[in-house]
Amino acid sequence: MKEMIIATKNAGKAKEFIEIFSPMGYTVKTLLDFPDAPDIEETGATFEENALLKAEGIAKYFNRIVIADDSGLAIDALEGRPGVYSARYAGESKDDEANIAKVLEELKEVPEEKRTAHFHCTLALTGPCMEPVIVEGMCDGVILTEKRGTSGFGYDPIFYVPALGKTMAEMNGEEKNSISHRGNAIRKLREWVKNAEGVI
Ligand SMILES: O=P(O)(O)OP(=O)(O)OP(=O)(O)OC[C@H]1O[C@@H](n2cnc3c(O)ncnc32)[C@H](O)[C@@H]1O
Ligand SMILES: [Mg+2]
Repeated sequence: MKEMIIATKNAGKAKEFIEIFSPMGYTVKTLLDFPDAPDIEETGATFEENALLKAEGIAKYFNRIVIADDSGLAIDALEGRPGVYSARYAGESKDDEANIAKVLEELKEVPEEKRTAHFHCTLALTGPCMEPVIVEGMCDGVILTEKRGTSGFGYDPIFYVPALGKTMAEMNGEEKNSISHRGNAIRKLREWVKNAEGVI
């Protein structure tokens, strides 16, 4: 059996990794399956630094190859915020509703044409005796003035993707993965994973 460990405690991300890697024959495990795994502090200033911190810390713990995901929402009118602080934008409790409320409040006076944003995802794959592999994915969208849809996680209900005419929370898993920052990044890593079959 091929098993892949994703160094995340986020159930929303976990679902998306499973949707993409299961059809390739991988059993996907996350840190939700390993409650004793260490908490890695995300002290980096960039998505890449944080993805590497998580991947290296967890790879060391398991002594095997793992993948970590650091991602976030960058809003143009807020000079790229919440960015690397997306998970904890409204406080340490990592509350999706509170994060959305804070963003909507900050954008209250911003007209539709200036509400452009993108989601960013950096993935780091590393393990014992190897140089890390880093890939990135992006997805462009517009921040709505209120929530729409109930799927997904995080900022999905206010992130409208013009290409599909839906918010990310109105998409099913397949639709979101086909255009999302995470889907785009995983597709880049997928080629690497295919070539490394047997190593992972
Ligand atoms: O660090 P791990 O354990 O992976 O889980 P996390 O939720 O803390 O993940 P990050 O540190 O990478 O923070 C990413 C935040 O950005 C937001 N985000 C990332 N990808 C998203 C997506 O696909 N849809 C909606 N929001 C997303 C959401 O608020 C996440 O909590
Ligand atoms: Mg985190």
